[in-house]
Amino acid sequence: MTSDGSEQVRGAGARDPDALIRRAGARGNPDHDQHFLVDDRVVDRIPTYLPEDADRSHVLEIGGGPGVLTDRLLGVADRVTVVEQDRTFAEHLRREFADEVEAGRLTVVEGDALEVDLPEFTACVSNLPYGISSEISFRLLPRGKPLVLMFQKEFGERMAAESGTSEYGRLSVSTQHYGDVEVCEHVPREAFDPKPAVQSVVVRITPRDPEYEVEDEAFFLDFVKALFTQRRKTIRNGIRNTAHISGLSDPEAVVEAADEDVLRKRAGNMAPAEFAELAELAASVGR
Ligand SMILES: C[S@@+](CC[C@H](N)C(=O)[O-])C[C@H]1O[C@@H](n2cnc3c(N)ncnc32)[C@H](O)[C@@H]1O
Repeated sequence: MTSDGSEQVRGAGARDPDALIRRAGARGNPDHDQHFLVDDRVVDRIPTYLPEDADRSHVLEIGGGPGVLTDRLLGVADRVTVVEQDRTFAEHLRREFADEVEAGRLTVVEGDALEVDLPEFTACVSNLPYGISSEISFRLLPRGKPLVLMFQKEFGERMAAESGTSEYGRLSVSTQHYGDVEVCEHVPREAFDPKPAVQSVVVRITPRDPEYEVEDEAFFLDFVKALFTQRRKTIRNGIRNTAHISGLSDPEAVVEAADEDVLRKRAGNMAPAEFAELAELAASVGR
């Protein structure tokens, strides 16, 4: 194994991306979120971004396509489940990896990843269909498992952003509620075929408990969502203007009870722990 682990992932028999696309017998259709990885070096690196101590006994992949990442995941995991919506590619995956399917090491689930029952996976590694980035992420995050996911660049950077930056927003707070978020790699458009219109990033989310406690997680997330709809307003006005989103019945009571320093801030400068403290107060005096 090399120092970055990539040789170990690649192994001697790693399948060639172009050959996989040829054998699948279909090209990617951008209208169906089908941009396939064709740069071996990127594909080889993706599984190495899993945290070192991640349990690799059952890795989930969303959107297998021709199977280039599936192939690498079978090299590092005991078992892989791949969810693929497109029948042509689901059938290709079963054919291409018939031995692994037969051995019970690969399960191909044909269906919409937002609809099918997801298995009890131990980690998820995927080059996601970008059209479902947000919805699938918030299906995966509450499972509390390590995630290594490819996103559109802006989306991944917003997930990882810290308070006080222009990318910081609701997506940052709600993702970081579940884990530590890091951008591992920027991936150019040329790494895919067909080339997407946008650049991409690989993001790692390592699950952990937040550094704060919230009694009602759903209220906390709604409260954050509400305040970011008014990100240019002060928190004071944000609380007053968004009771229909946060569900507060008495926003004025929250404004009266909260610290003046907090009320003067704007959502973009509130750290997740500050949101949590304010949400706890709001839940106790304003609901
Ligand atoms: C960006 S491609 C990635 C393919 C392959 N993993 C790769 O890296 O080359 C996304 C794949 O997700 C599939 N897909 C799109 N929407 C889906 C959905 N809602 N559920 C499951 N798979 C989906 C597409 O058919 C496509 O194969």
